[in-house]
Amino acid sequence: MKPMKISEAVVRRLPVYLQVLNDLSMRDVQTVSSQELGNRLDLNPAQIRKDLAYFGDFGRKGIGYDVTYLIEKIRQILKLDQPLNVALVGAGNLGRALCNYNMYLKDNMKITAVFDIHPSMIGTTINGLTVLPMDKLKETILERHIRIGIITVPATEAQHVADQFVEAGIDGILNFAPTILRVQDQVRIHYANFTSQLMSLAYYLDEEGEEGDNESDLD
Ligand SMILES: NC(=O)c1ccc[n+]([C@@H]2O[C@H](COP(=O)([O-])OP(=O)(O)OC[C@H]3O[C@@H](n4cnc5c(N)ncnc54)[C@H](O)[C@@H]3O)[C@@H](O)[C@H]2O)c1
Repeated sequence: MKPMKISEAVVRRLPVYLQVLNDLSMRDVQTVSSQELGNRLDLNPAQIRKDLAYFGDFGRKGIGYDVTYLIEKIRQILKLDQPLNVALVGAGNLGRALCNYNMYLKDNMKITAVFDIHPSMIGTTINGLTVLPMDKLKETILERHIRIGIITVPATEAQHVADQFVEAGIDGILNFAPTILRVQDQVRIHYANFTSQLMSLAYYLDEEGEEGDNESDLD
């Protein structure tokens, strides 16, 4: 069956819906209304209903959505119903922190290989993962069926690492280095930028230090 095309904004909200739904499921909640989801997420219930309509017309008026069914559907759409192996390049401060966080990743996602160029890093172990040299990148990515690469090297090295990922057959890159990467269209890049998030947050601080409006970036 041809996968349905879902807008980027919806894809960005799906992991957030999943988090809330998982939380409800752990508390044995069986159904949830768009209003309740909206309250929890600070999102418009109409927006939520529109997003969830992608999965079929199964929300029942006055009852709501079946939590288990929605979890299953969202996991399928995000392809989290199958193992998602991730490689990380750059075993420095940030790279090590992410590898140490690994055990908390859920839904089949896992950093399964970590690489570095520096001789002092290669062969060391981070949270059970041995840091491999860069000349093992391609074969390891193939052997371990790795689809996503994380970049945590200095900005000046990031493009080179991205090129190596692409050459090794990676489909998606999560880049933490503060630089824009150029890759062929088939490879998707997402950026994680702590500094620019803080900078844009700073804009919303008012002069007197009064509380500002809470705005979700999920709209
Ligand atoms: N996005 C964020 O929120 C965020 C937060 C902190 C840091 N950063 C960025 O993440 C990156 C890493 O920061 P850090 O503090 O961990 O740096 P770090 O210097 O501690 O670690 C960088 C690692 O990359 C390795 N490396 C360098 N060139 C390489 C190459 N060509 N191939 C393989 N490995 C290579 C180094 O040997 C080192 O181990 C930087 O670009 C930094 O600006 C981003």
